Amino acid sequence: MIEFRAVRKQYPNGTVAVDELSLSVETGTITVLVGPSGCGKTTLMRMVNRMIDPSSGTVSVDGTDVRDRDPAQLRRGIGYVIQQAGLFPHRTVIDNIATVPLLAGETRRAARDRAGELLDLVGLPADLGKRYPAQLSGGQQQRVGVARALAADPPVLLMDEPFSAVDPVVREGLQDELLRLQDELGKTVLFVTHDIDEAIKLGEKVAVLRQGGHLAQYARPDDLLAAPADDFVTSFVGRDRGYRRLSFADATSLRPRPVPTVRVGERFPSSRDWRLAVDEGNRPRGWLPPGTDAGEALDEQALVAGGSLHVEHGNLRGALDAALSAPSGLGVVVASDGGVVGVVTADEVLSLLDRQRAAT
Ligand SMILES: Nc1ncnc2c1ncn2[C@@H]1O[C@H](COP(=O)(O)OP(=O)(O)OP(=O)(O)O)[C@@H](O)[C@H]1O
Repeated sequence: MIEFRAVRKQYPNGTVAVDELSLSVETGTITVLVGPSGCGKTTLMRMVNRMIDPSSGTVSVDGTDVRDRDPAQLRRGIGYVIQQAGLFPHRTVIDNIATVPLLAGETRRAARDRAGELLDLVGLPADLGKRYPAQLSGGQQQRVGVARALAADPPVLLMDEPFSAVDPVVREGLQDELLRLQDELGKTVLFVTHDIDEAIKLGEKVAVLRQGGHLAQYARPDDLLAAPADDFVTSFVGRDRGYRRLSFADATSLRPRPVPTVRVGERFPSSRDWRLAVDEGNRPRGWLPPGTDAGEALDEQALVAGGSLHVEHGNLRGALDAALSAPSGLGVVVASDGGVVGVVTADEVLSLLDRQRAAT
């Protein structure tokens, strides 16, 4: 567990970056520090590995005050990932990752083998290992940064805006990858971001900080959306929080119903209902509008593009979005292999939500 107790940091120029802040980060969870620029997130995080010492108060890791630890030894147990990955430009990817195991006294061979395993763990192909950082995309560099931080198998990982320099699509992929890794590794992760959506997606708990290094609220993301502590948190959490909160509502008891389907490339009768077009693997291809004249073989040209797909047993946000974005008003539910399970309407999703609310 990482524990901040009445921590205060005043820089020599008088700036109070963190003010009497207390917070516990549970072992094996991702905790996110979020807040506007300059609210003290980085200062707070750097106190954990003693890059910054508090002016007063204590920071402890697993019960020991970090000031009683030798900084070099302390940092061996704490991985650190920063924006732009911070890789050594003149070392290959493999050598970048192998740096820490080498420093820890492993043989060159063992360190490189470990680096190879880590490349695989963060989802990069082995042949990228020979390249230099400048020969990788931003997202790949960031993965290497994560691999390097994991190289010494530290129980604690500090991540300071690690994904903010990449485009939104790559960023989403990196976030998913981090959640997958965390399922496997169960590290104690402290993650800094100024993006509330990233915080809500990644954090088991989220600490919202405001100017002057004050803790505005420390809560589970669902509770942050449901009950922001004050006006600052409400405005920081932003719009659509009721809708976004649906991400935390369980959709396992949603019962999709059957939908008439037509197969692309096969003959089809006319009908007054919307029909879902599927391919040979029963995967959705689009919707056939009511009243389309019966034809010889269904051509994809006749289809209207479908809405988003809801993967079975996901959350109610995905289910509602599938229904709202479908031209037929019928949200398509698919299994994990992409095959159609059935459809749900927005009404059905909202009724389930009402039943869940009544049951709590
Ligand atoms: N070495 C320093 N000397 C003086 N003031 C500093 C120093 N480092 C940070 N500060 C100030 O302390 C405050 C908190 O800075 P910090 O970097 O911790 O914030 P942050 O929330 O991480 O910001 P950002 O999101 O912009 O990275 C800011 O007002 C900053 O200007």
